[in-house]
Amino acid sequence: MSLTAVLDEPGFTAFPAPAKLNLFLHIVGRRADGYHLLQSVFQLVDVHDTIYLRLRDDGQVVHHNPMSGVPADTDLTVRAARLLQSKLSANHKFGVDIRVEKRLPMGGGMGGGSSDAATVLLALNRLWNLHLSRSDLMALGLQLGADVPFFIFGRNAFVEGIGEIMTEIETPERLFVVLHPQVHVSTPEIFKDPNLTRDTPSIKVRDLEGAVTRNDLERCAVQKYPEIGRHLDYLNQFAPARMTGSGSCVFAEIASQTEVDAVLFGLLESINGFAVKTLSRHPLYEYADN
Ligand SMILES: C[C@](O)(CO)[C@H](O)COP(=O)(O)OP(=O)(O)OC[C@H]1O[C@@H](n2ccc(N)nc2=O)[C@H](O)[C@@H]1O
Ligand SMILES: Nc1ncnc2c1ncn2[C@@H]1O[C@H](COP(=O)(O)OP(=O)(O)OP(=O)(O)O)[C@@H](O)[C@H]1O
Repeated sequence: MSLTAVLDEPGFTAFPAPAKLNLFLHIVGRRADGYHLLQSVFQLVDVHDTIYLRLRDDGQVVHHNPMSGVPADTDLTVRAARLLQSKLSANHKFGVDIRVEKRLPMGGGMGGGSSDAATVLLALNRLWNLHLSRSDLMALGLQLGADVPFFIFGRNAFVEGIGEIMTEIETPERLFVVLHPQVHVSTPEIFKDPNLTRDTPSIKVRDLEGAVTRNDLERCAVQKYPEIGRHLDYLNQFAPARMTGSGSCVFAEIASQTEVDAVLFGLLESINGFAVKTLSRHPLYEYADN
């Protein structure tokens, strides 16, 4: 079915699922269960997937356009809806039809799947009249992925722990160019790399300004996927470039819209890029009770 048909189908409501950039990402330790302790600034940006939801009254969760390689039952949107159903009474009738308009690069380090899941939790919290608190939704979200709690938190944040400890921070309005190397990075593979350094000294949120930062995952990702290095080199011609999350996307702050346009206009044919602007809040911020 074409996207136009999807949008024309009655009864669906659209909910945005924005992306994030990790402005830096330090690995400061490792837990006994293998998960890594990190410190990072997570920045919401204005590119997004769109999740279309339509209520059902038969208790079923149905994904209408699963992506190739991601069976419906494993899609994070379906898993999020089913997880939320576990908070309903045993004989509930709440179900939902789901369609996903995917725009965010998968395996791109921009949190696409996590944000899709967070949007489903936020939207259904309201549509199913659950009124769960933000912190309850964040705890549920952590069961789906380390980045999900951030999107439910809904503000730019200094993030610690494995991704569940958040301190709101003010970040300036900025423009970035993001390049998307055509490689799919496996997050577990990068975290497992024996060459990964896991001992970057912790910093305090009050020392963020002026701190020297980097993405500790970048070196391993570039070693495994040289295309990421090529994209970093390309973007470094214009401004200091860095990888987001476990890759593959790389980004650089560009001073003005005119310069952004110039960078994108001049892109090599073999390089995919797009512009993003910072967001100060998640568009569905009000959907969780504080
Ligand atoms: C690197 C980041 O993208 C930063 O935003 C995230 O922390 C990764 O979040 P994510 O893609 O939602 O990852 P998850 O699905 O939770 O975890 C994938 C795998 O990455 C590793 N992992 C993830 C997060 C973390 N703090 N330590 C880890 O070691 C684990 O092997 C885990 O099995
Ligand atoms: N709705 C979804 N959207 C994208 N990926 C999904 C979804 N549901 C499940 N997945 C699986 O999750 C994997 C990671 O997807 P995602 O796009 O979130 O990666 P990412 O941007 O690298 O995330 P992060 O920044 O959190 O590491 C995909 O390769 C896919 O197998």
